[in-house]
Amino acid sequence: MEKKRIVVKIGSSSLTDERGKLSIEKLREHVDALARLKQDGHEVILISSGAVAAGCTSMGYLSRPDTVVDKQSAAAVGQSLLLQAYADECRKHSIVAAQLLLTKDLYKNANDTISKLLERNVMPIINENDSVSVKELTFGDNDMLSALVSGLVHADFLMILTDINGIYRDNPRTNPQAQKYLYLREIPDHLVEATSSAGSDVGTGGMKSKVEAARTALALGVQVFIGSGTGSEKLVDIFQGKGDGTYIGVKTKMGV
Ligand SMILES: Nc1ncnc2c1ncn2[C@@H]1O[C@H](COP(=O)(O)OP(=O)(O)O)[C@@H](O)[C@H]1O
Ligand SMILES: N[C@@H](CCC(=O)OP(=O)(O)O)C(=O)O
Repeated sequence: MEKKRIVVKIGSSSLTDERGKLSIEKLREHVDALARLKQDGHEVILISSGAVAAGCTSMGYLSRPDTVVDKQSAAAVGQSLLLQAYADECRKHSIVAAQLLLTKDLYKNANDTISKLLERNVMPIINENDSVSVKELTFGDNDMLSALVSGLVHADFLMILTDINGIYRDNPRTNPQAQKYLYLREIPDHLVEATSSAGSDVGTGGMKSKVEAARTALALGVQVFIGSGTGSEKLVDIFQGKGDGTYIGVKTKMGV
């Protein structure tokens, strides 16, 4: 099978339980699926949210805090817990994990490091540097960060995993009749305007930031999938065009 460079973005909503706490079971399942993708010979880069959610309990917060300083402090605690959990699960697959904390201004400097890590078969795990950067936490830019990193490393495919199985014409939480898009060749203006930034209780940016990120990734030559899945085969399935979500980009043999 031809080796591809794949960026996988996992949102907070896909890493937490019903009370908003970091779920090691969910994280384990993601790592099992990432390991399967690597087993097929692909280069895999992970963009993971979840630092704020992971730090809330230790900080004594009962739910996701509202103020930026509270979120930053929770992220400072949670990022190390998150990475520890990833490193533990990766080790079970003999995968070495590396942490990169980026900001919008400095993400371009990461290219050489990411290339070296991939060359050594190490899996880069990227998050925003939440405890010192403010804009990202306010606007939910991990979606956009995943698009920018995908362009930077010339990825073939960006898979955005979330708690909903694709882009709908309207937010299914408020409009259960809304229809899903299975495939979009591009992201038209009206879709960005129509999608809502209302998200889950733990996420930031809702579907709007994902659609905007998808548009950026497409402009940078990267195909995109937005959706969900379960089990260790889910990322391989997404790669093979069998994912439960919306595929975006020009149709090729890979994915869409
Ligand atoms: N048009 C839409 N189609 C699908 N989901 C939507 C739409 N508009 C808003 N959403 C919401 O976006 C949420 C996912 O965004 P978010 O909570 O930020 O997730 P994540 O933590 O994965 O980044 C979904 O739970 C859904 O309620
Ligand atoms: N980067 C932060 C928060 C950003 C955020 O909520 O992102 P997402 O869950 O992808 O909408 C974190 O790790 O908690």
